[in-house]
Amino acid sequence: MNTTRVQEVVLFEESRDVVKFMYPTALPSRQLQRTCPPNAHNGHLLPPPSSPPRPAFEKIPSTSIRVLRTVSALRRWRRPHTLDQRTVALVPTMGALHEGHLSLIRAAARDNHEVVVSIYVNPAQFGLSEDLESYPVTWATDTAALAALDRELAEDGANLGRVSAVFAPSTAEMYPGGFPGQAVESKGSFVSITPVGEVLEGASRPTFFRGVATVCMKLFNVVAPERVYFGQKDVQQTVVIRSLVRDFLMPVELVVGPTTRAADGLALSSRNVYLGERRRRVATVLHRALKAAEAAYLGGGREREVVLGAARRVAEEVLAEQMALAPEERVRFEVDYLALSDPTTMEELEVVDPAKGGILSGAIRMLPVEAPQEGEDLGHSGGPLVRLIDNIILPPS
Ligand SMILES: Nc1ncnc2c1ncn2[C@@H]1O[C@H](COP(=O)(O)OP(=O)(O)OP(=O)(O)O)[C@@H](O)[C@H]1O
Ligand SMILES: CC(C)(CO)[C@@H](O)C(=O)[O-]
Ligand code: BAL
Repeated sequence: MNTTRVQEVVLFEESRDVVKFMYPTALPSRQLQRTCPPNAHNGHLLPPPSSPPRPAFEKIPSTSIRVLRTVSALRRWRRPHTLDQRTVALVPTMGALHEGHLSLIRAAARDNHEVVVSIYVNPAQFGLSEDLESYPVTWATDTAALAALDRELAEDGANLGRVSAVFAPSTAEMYPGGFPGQAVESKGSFVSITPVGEVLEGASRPTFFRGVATVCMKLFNVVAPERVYFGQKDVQQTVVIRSLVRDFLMPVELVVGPTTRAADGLALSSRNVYLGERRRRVATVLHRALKAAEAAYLGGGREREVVLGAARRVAEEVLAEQMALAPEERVRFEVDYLALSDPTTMEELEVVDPAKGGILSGAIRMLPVEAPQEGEDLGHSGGPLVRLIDNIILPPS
C-alpha cells in the first residue's frame, strides 16, 4: 500500500474560517507545483487579484460572534477547530434568551475554547395544539444579550472561550425531507427515546421528546461538540439526552447546569412572558409546592404520599385562596402532575431510596385570566393558557 504523508496547505483564510486542503508531500516538488493553481505563492494560495470580493461573514454587530444559518456553513466553521484540537461546546436553545440560558453559556465558556449557541424553534417538539405560532421570537434582544455576555466573558480571564457562533438554521435546513410532522402518528425520520420519553412530560406532550431527541441528534451531528450544556429546569429532557448520547454512542459529554430562578423562586422560562402581571404573582405556586415536598423528604419522609401530599396541600391552599377572590382579581390554575421519580429513569417511586435520591417534578397550567381589566397586562399573545414546569433534585444521602 502506498503510504504518503500529507502536508496542509491553507487555501484561504478569512476571519476564523480556515479551509485546509491536503496535498501528499511525497509528490516531487515540480508535480506539486503543477497540482496547484498558478496563483499559489510559498505554499499559500492567494485569491487572484481580479476576483470579486467575497461577501463578508454575517456577525452579530460589534462582535466577533459569527451567525451561521446553514449546515454547510457550520461544518466549514467547525473543521479547523477539529484540526487545531480546540474544544467546541454547544448550548441548544429556542431563543427568547434569559439568565437561565446565559448561565449555561457562561459554564460552556469556562471549559471550552469555542461556544456555539443554537437558536432554533423546533416544530417537531410542539404538539398540533401547542404554541408553535406564538412562541416568542426575540432575535434583536437575543443577539444583544449574547454580545453583552461575550464582552463580560472576554473581561474574565478565567474563561477558556467566549461566544464563538450562533447557529440559527431554517426549518428547510434542519428538515431537508420536509416540514416535520407534529401529530403522534406522523411519519418521518424521528428519534424516539422510550420509556423515559413517554412518562410525565411525555405523557402530557406525546410528541415532545421525539421532537427534542430528533433535533438534538441533528444539532449534535452538525456541530460535533465535545460538550453540550442543558438546564436542570427541563430535568426529564436531560435524562432523555443522556439516553440519546449513551444509546447512539455519541462522542459528547452532557453537562447539566442548575435552574436559574427569579428572586421569588419562579424558574426562569421563555414562556413566562405569556403570564402577564396577575398570573405572574401566583405562578410561584409550583415552586412553593415542590419546596414543601422537599422539606417533607428532608424531614425524614420517604413514602410517596408523605412527600407529594405536602406539595398537593400547598397547591390546594393557594387555589382555594384564589377562588375566594373576585373573578377580576383571581388566578386559576390546574395541576397537571406532581411526581416523585427515580433520578436515572424518571419512573415514579412509591418510596425513595435515600442512597439513590429522587426527583420531585411538576407541571401546572395557568389558565387565561377571567374578566380582564381595562389596560391590564395580560402577557405575550394576549395571555393564553401557559404550562409551567419545575423540579427539585433530592440528593442521595
Ligand atoms: N431557568 C433556567 N435555568 C437553567 N437553564 C434553563 C432555564 N430555563 C431554560 N433553561 C435551559 O435552556 C435550554 C434552552 O431552553 P429553552 O430555549 O426551551 O428555554 P426555556 O426557558 O426552557 O423555554 P420554554 O419556556 O419554552 O420551556 C434548555 O437546556 C433549558 O433547560
Ligand atoms: C433542547 C431544545 C433546544 C431542543 O429544541 C429545547 O427542547 C429546549 O430549548 O429546551
Ligand atoms: N424548554 C423545553 C422546550 C419546550 O418546552 O418546548
